[in-house]
Parts: sequence; structure tokens; C-alpha cells
Amino acid sequence: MTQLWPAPVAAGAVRATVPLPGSKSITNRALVLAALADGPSALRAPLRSRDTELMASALRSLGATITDGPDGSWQVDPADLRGPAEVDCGLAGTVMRFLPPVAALATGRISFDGDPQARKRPLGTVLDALRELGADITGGSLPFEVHGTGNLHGGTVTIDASASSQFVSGLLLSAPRFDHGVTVRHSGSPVPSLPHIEMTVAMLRDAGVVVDASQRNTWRVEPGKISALDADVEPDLSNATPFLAAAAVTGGSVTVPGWPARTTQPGDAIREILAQMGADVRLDSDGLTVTGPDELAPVDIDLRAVGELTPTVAALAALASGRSHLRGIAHLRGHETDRLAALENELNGLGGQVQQTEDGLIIDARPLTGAEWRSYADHRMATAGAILGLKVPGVMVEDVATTSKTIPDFPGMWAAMLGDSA
Ligand SMILES: O=C(O)C1=C[C@@H](OP(=O)(O)O)[C@@H](O)[C@H](O)C1
Ligand SMILES: C=C(OP(=O)(O)O)C(=O)O
Repeated sequence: MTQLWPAPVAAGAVRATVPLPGSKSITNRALVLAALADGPSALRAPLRSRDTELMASALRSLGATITDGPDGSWQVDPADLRGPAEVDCGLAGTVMRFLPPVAALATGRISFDGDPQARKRPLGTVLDALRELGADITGGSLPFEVHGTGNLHGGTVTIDASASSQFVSGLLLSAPRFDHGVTVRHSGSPVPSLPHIEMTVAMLRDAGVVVDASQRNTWRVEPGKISALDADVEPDLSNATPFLAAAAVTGGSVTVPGWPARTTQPGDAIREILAQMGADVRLDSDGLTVTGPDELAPVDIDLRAVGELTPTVAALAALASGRSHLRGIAHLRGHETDRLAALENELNGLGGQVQQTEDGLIIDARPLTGAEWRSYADHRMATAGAILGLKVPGVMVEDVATTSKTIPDFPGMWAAMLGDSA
């Protein structure tokens, strides 16, 4: 039976301070680097959610030791990686794209599978690239098998990464351990989510790896050791966006403590987006504080670099005045679900007026009425439904539990934020 979560309506302006768990993208990169490093690593304040637990389980099954520290940290002891092993990717893009190169560096047979929707996500580009770099792989999408020999030749490979920046990040993260490192060249329509590749490059450099990213669409990683990590994981700024949106749509004020002054996380772009929509946005020693206006202004915006913010921005746009145009996000059709179709269907199901374009969405704000809001196993669809429910009575979010992909207790955090105001 479908489980429906009655999204709470805000009784008034939402006022709260909301601490956020760690970044998914940083945690899963750190786990991969730590498992390939030259000594034991410590990760403080990692995200503990489905995507990161799946990454940790997979690395454990390959031989790494990952243990819980008393303060919620993760200690990672690398080891010689070996199969046979079975990797469950769930619906995590980071697991299905970052781990095949790691598996190619292990010995033995390593089989990969995931959720039914994961089998539809683009992946063949990574597997073909690994074959070109010397790996033995059977299959072109989930499920597939890597037959590791303990090392990989590496070298130069040209790929089309227009469907996902994770194709590039996955190859770069393991590349210091390839015999000849790697040079990845992109050829095709523009690569989405470039800040996520910058995050990969920055984390490799922090671990002492030499990376040349000076030429557009080309990344070179030199072979060499990966130094053990001793790292504090930043709060997840993309997961912060539904909470900040709560302030924006209710004329309230929400503070997220620990917002980094400088970051490679694309979620930082929410500051500019909310300011453009008329919110007051302040970053100071308390963190990031967003205060909503009486009415949000529509936006015309290219989200290619920050596509994972789209469900939040679409919910904001549906509650703003006038027409918004979200562009540059055709690749969202290969995310957890086809997010353009899902947002169009569900917003129109509430009485909205939304249409897909070739590379985005046109959203005309209309008075909305409550109805079932389907999540399509997509955590960010579920949180978008929660944002809408603050202002639209009767929004029933199907499968809110899917938020556990990247947030351990979203309904609890949402209720805590609303306190007496729901
Ligand atoms: O590398 C990462 O951690 C991510 C890269 C992006 O993927 P795409 O480039 O496929 O959009 C982003 O949307 C995803 O949530 C996380
Ligand atoms: C696209 C996303 O996830 P994934 O890492 O599974 O690609 C996301 O979190 O919005």
C-alpha cells in the first residue's frame, strides 16, 4: 500500500535554526579516497544516510575497514582490495559511478546491481572508459561485473560526460592508483554540475594528488599516493535548501549554522537564487540566514551547474508570482527519476501550469490545491512536496521515507523546524 505523509501546513512565518547533517558528495568522495589512501583516515561529521552507508558497505565488502568513532566519525583503514564481492548501489549515482574504477583496482570478481530505477540511469560511458583504460568488465549498465586484476594501466580517454559529471569524477578519484594516472577529455554537449568536478579535483589535491585542470574539458591526474585524510565534512548545502525555502515561502526566517564561507558544494548557489527571488540572504558567524519576502519573484535561470537544486527551485517558482523558466537541465531526465517529467506531472496534479522544454521547465504560478504528490523514489521530489505543503493544504507526499537516501530523518527535522508553527 502506498504510504502517504500529510505535509504540514505552516501556521505562519517559519522561524527556526536547522543544523544539517554532512554532505553526501563530500562524504562519498572522502570514503573512496580513504579506502585507496596510504594510511588510516578520520572523517568527522560524515553523512550517515542510505547513499553513504551503501558506499561504506561496498568498500567494506572489498576489504577496507570502516568503523564508528565515539563522536559519530568514521575511521577508515585501507587494505588490499579484493573480490569476490557484491556491490549494492541502491539508487546512488555516486556509488554506481565512483566504485567501478575502484573495483578494477581490486582482485577478483565484483558484481554490481541496484534498485530497479538505478538500472535505467546512464552508466555505460564509465564502463566503456574503464575498458579503454584496461579493465575487464562484463555488461554495459546495472547489473554488471568487474573482473579486477589488482591494477589498471590508465592513460588517456575521451568521453561524452554530458549526461553526468559523475562519469568524470569517478575516473579521477581512483586515477592516482592507475599505473599511468588518467587524462579524461570531454567531447559533447556541456558537462553538467561542473562544481562537483571541482569538488573532486579539490579533494584529490587536499590528499596530495597532482591534478591539472587548467584546460577546459580536460582533467589530468598523475599517478601517486593518496595521503590519508583527516577531514571535517561540511553540512550538506543542497539538503539545506528545502529548509531555507520554508523561510522563503512563508515570509519567515531560517538559519543553517556552519554554512561554509568558501565551498565547492553547488548548494551554495541557493544564496544567489533566493536573493534573486526577493529573499534577504545573510551569511555571518551564525551561519546562513534566509528571510522571506511577502511574495517571491519568478526567476529565469540556468541551473546546469547546480541541477540537484531543481526540485527545490521548481517548488519555489510554483509558489512565486508569474512565469519562471528553468534552463540547462536536460540531464535531470537521468537522475533518480526523470525529474522534468516528475515535476511537470506533480505540479500540474496540484493545479499548476508547468511544461517541459527540451532542456528545462516553464512554470507559471497558479493557485494550487492539495492532492497526492508522488515521489518516484526520488528524495528531492519528496522534499519539494514538503515545501509546497507548507502553503497548500492537503498535499499528501507519497513515500516520504525515500528522503533517507541523503537525510537520516527528514520528517523529524521538518517537524522540529516547524515547532509550534504547524
Ligand atoms: O558528484 C556528485 O556528488 C554529484 C554530482 C551531480 O550529478 P550529475 O552530474 O549527474 O547531475 C549531482 O547532481 C549529484 O547529486 C551529486
Ligand atoms: C542526482 C542526485 O543524486 P545521485 O548522487 O544519486 O546522482 C541528487 O542527489 O540530486
